[in-house]
Amino acid sequence: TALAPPPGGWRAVAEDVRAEVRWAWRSYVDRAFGHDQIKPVSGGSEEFFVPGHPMGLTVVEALDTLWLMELDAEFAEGVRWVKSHLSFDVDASFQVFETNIRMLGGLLSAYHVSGDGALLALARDLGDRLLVAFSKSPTGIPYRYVNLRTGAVSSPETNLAETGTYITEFGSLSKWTGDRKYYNAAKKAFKYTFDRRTSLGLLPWDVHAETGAWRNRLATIGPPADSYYEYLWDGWHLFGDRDLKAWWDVLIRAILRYQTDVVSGRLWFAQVDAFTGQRSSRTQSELAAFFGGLLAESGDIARGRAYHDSWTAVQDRYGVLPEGINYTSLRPTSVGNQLRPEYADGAFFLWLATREEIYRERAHRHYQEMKRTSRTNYGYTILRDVTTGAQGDFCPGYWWSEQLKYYWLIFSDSRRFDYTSHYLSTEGNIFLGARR
Ligand SMILES: O=C1NC[C@H](CO)[C@@H](O)[C@@H]1O
Ligand SMILES: [Ca+2]
Repeated sequence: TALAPPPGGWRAVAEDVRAEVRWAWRSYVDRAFGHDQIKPVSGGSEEFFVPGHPMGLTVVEALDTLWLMELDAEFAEGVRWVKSHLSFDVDASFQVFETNIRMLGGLLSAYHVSGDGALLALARDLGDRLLVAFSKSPTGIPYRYVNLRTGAVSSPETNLAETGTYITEFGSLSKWTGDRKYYNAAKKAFKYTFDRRTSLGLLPWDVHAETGAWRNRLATIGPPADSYYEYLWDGWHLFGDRDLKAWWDVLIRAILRYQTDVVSGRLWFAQVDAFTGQRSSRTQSELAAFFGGLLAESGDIARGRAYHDSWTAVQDRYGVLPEGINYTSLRPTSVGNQLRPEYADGAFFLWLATREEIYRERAHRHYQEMKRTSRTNYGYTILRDVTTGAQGDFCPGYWWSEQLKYYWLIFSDSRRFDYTSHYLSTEGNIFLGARR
């Protein structure tokens, strides 16, 4: 059901988003400043990486969003906190994937929008501590965890997304520091798994960092593989690396050939056995909804459009997408929603590729439904059940970095964003296209 542009036009929607962000940021500063996450119903706070050891996750995730929205006082407040409180010299094991896309990406995007060298220095310090997970691995595939102070690594049992979602953060760090070691480590990890693709050109999603052996047989475009494919295209787009483009071409061709699944006229991507191509399930994670935007970015607008249409049928039915569905019935396989951004992510990139109003209308519906169901005392909270509206008491860091930014950029025609030449990471962090 298409929504007509609202009375005040799209800019009015953008102003509404900015007012919501200013209010939610104020609540966070007043009640949880420096903690990783606010608990938006109770007004409490909690940590994401290390229990009892705040890393200011929400501050770091929000910085480039605040800047793009011209909330300059709030941006300065966040940068001041980072410069006076944030240290990575912590004797605890951090998940390499999450620390990279959230903290390294957040610092790099804050540096990109401000030019503040102290933020690049912090990013480089973190990059050096994360690099140990790659350099200590016999295959170059990173361990899942690294102790940021001691360099101790752990959990070689890992997956595609956590071995292949580094090239744009590490590559930007290499570009801005002049040291190629970060880019090279991220690319080496990519090449190792690509070289072990099956005869069908598909990738199982679980891998062992020390032996390099596959630990399962199934291929998916959803988690825990999703951003591996995203970053192959992104690395080509951002750095012009022809190897990454060649690897993307091989893998996307196999995905389209073996995982495409049209049910009741709707396009989905099945999980299949990577060695035989046999379909294993007709379920789909909401996190896969970004893929329509990625297909459009890579030039396949028709399939990107069709895949986002499929997810729109789900949004039309539930208002807020459930975490997972069975796509033969569209019934939920998981009824919550962790304030997920992927549908808005896909709508934003399809709008950038087509400039068709329908994608603004879809993003607007996503925003309206989020306000209707997730707004609470001190910000926005997750849903335990999209069919009843039952809320949790949790606000994930990516909420500050993703859908708020996508809403702002799709509705505001922001003067601080280059709409023709840009790059946003899988966490929504901007590494190209900020206009100071
Ligand atoms: O790539 C990602 N996956 C999970 C989160 C959003 O659902 C977020 O951290 C990021 O978009
Ligand atoms: Ca993502």
